[in-house]
Amino acid sequence: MKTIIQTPNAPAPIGPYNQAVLINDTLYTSGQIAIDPNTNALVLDSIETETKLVMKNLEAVLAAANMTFEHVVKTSIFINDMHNFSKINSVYAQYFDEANAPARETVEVANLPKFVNVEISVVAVRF
Ligand SMILES: C=C(N)C(=O)O
Repeated sequence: MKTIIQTPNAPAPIGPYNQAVLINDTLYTSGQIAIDPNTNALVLDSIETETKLVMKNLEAVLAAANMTFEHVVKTSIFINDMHNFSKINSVYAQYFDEANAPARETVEVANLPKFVNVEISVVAVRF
């Protein structure tokens, strides 16, 4: 069964996609960027603040599918500057138990939507 996940607690899509798609017990989220869902404003104060808001937005999308970070099995991180890698890792690590951390890739890209510095998507499985 396919369910489109939508929540006002995460930013509305800024293009032709949904916040997440649930196929049976597997959730595929779109990449989240640091848009505050309450104001629709970008929050790019520091890479740490930006990453926290991205994770908060992902948490809201997961919650809309009755999931938490414990259900996440894979993440994809896109960043525009690999020099931010350790700062992003420090924030990211707060959301996962290290022994059970999801699989992941981190890729430096030339640019990201709205010229943000980090975008993260996840795959989560209900088990
Ligand atoms: C922000 C996005 N996920 C996008 O533009 O695809």
